[in-house]
Amino acid sequence: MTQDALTLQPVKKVAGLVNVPGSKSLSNRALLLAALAEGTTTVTNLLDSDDIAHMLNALKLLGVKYQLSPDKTECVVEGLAGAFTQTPSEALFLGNAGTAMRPLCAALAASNVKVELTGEPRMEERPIGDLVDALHEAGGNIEYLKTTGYPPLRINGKTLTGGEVSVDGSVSSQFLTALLMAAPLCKKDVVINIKGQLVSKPYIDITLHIMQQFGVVVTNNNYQKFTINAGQRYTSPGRFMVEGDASSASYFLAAAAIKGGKVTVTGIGSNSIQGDIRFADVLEQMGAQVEWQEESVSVTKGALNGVDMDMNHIPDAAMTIATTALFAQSPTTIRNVYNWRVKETDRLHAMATELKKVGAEVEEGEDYIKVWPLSDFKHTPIDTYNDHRIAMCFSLLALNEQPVTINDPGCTAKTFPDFFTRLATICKH
Ligand SMILES: O=C(O)C1=C[C@@H](OP(=O)(O)O)[C@@H](O)[C@H](O)C1
Ligand SMILES: C=C(OP(=O)(O)O)C(=O)O
Repeated sequence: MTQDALTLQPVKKVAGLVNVPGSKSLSNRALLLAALAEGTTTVTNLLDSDDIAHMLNALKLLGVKYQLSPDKTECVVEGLAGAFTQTPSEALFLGNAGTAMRPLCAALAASNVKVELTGEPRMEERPIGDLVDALHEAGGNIEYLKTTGYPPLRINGKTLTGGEVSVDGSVSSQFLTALLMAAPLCKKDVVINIKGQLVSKPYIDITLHIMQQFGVVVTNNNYQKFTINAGQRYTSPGRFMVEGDASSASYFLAAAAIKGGKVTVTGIGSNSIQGDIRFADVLEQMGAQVEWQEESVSVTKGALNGVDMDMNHIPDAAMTIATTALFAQSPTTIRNVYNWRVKETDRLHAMATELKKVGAEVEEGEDYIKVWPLSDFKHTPIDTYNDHRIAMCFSLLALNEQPVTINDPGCTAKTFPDFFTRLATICKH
């Protein structure tokens, strides 16, 4: 259901402290591994958002017992000590959550269940064929219910046995993440060879880190070959604390870089295991001042210059650079982001379209976007394409002299339901 448009009034200054909710990537990984682990896991600082709700609903239908705190940020999960065993009474609807669809697809292929995975219309356009091909190589039995290569899927489980497989890494790192997380459920050793350029690599580090927290060792041969020896089992670490979401932090840090005073984001800092924390380095390179603490990061305004950078390592936070670029003194080129085209929407085209609407000069390439600084903003409603990040990164336009109107602001519920409320706490009008 779409919400009424939201108009943000021009902001004179930003300053203060803002805490970001838990990481989406870590929340959904932690829930899945807690479900498969031996023992009970208390997941704390869990993100409460649509993507996590889809994972939780799926786990419930698969017979996983858990208790969610009233504010939904703590979840005590009773692990199954192995693969899923309960065939759900209905299809698992996973919205548009890539971090639910891809990992569940692989884990269910290794489980003794028959299950359908469905999603929103956009999910039916988001590729999954490279993962399904790799799962078939390892013995999986997965059928496409509509279009070959895309959800919805039917999984006839328990056939995944392991062995040596290859997976194309050039469309989404989530395919490799899914294979890695399902590997300990297989009878045989699993060896995964990467074909093509592995995109969004830091998300693989998140996967390896959390698997290790749950007691599984993966041998990583230079991100080209991964080996998971058979006989390993997930074991609960007892408690698992989800760190704040680094991609969600990007909007507040960018606001400080554009407008100043000083904004401190808490819940995430120099110890973060999320690749998107490197967004702050890009701001620094553009001219902002960045201070690191172990559990927070602060940014102060600088005279911003454009940058020309490969941002494949920060695919989500890089969108925030595209709107920050409007406030710089020279053009910015964001390179090697072809996979923006297969996310919540075709993000390269959508970003270029909306940036042009506000009056910016933009060049949209096959795998890059170049954005020129803008002095004369046009107040025109921003279409958000059911993409939370478009809504959030265009909210930065309120740091100009004009108001900004965001259509369907409720789409931030995918990862950050109270984004606009938290943004307001650092804005002075
Ligand atoms: O593994 C993850 O948690 C994610 C990986 C990235 O996707 P791709 O690997 O498809 O780029 C990222 O964009 C997404 O928001 C979360
Ligand atoms: C690409 C994203 O989501 P997903 O996990 O659905 O891939 C995102 O959150 O920007």
